[in-house]
Amino acid sequence: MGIDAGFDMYPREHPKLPFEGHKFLRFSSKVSGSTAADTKVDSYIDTVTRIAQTCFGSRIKCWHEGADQIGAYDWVEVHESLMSYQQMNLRLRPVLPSFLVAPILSQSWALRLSRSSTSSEKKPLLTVGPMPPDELERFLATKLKAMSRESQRQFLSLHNNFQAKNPFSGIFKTNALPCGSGSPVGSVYPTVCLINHSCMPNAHNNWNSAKEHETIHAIRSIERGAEITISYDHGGTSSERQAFLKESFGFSCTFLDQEFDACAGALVARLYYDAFQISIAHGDQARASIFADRAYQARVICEGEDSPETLRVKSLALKPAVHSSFEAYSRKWKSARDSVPKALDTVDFDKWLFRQEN
Ligand SMILES: C[S@@+](CC[C@H](N)C(=O)[O-])C[C@H]1O[C@@H](n2cnc3c(N)ncnc32)[C@H](O)[C@@H]1O
Repeated sequence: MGIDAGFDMYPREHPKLPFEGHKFLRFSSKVSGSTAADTKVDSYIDTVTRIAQTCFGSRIKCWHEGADQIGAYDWVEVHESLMSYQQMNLRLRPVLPSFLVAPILSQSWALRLSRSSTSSEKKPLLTVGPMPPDELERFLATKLKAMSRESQRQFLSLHNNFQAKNPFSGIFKTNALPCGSGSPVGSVYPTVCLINHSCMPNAHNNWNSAKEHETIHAIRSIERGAEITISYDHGGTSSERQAFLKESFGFSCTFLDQEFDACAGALVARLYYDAFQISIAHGDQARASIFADRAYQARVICEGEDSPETLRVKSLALKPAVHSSFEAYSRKWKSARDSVPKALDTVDFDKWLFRQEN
């Protein structure tokens, strides 16, 4: 047994305390008993109380059971408040319209489709530019403080691979997606950040620079209830991808370890765009317009009709000669855009397209 002493923070709202500060109700300890005598906890409580009084003035209510003083709260309230901190660590299952959030491993969620939908887009919870690691934690704490309770809850319920000492930076590093390929600026989203990686994904994520948010597009049909997956890596062989995932995200992919197949829409778009660039650099507008159109078709699936990159490739299909590389290497394949052969079957058309005529 033993008696307790300490102080309560009263009333509950403490404007100077950081995030979730309203849950901090009581600082206390047993001040009698053998352990208390050994640790001299009394004087420790005195010191912390003086510091708290300097910062919070009359909000500090001291109490000491030995002097028949009781605090501003009863122990039930104090324990309930403590539990609500602990529940944060237990990661509440997020509730998101159109989606089921299902457990995959202990403390790990997956996003499943609950209603028919071909795309999803969400504004970021927060966006952070490049900064030294020691500044990141403070910066995130300030940002979180300014956010609504609901947004704070959404951020704190995201996965954290770096549990140790910097909780906010850990969540950020586990979840942030770059705002554009290779961008040092990253954003965190309540929905998109629940999507797991697969080496054979059924959806594709893309930063839409015009709308300034991430989009998710299904790249093949996803049945209701099925998990939505994207690829966190940028291709390469299976072992290269696994090494990248381990290094950057701290896990080995537990999904199908199959090589990309025809579903890899983003790679197809890139491939056709490369072919466009080669054609246009040698003045071949006819083939360039076909390659740009195919890159456009693949981008629509991965990024949507309104993605700036989709729109750019679409306009290049109509006017390939406006590209800055037009005839940059040679004019040896020079052709007009309207010289695309019309009466060929698919096999012969592809032979023409890939210059396999002979
Ligand atoms: C952005 S979160 C994805 C959602 C996460 N599962 C959750 O519970 O919130 C990224 C983390 O999920 C886990 N994860 C994602 N894809 C995975 C996979 N294919 N295999 C194992 N763990 C995966 C990893 O811990 C990874 O760092």
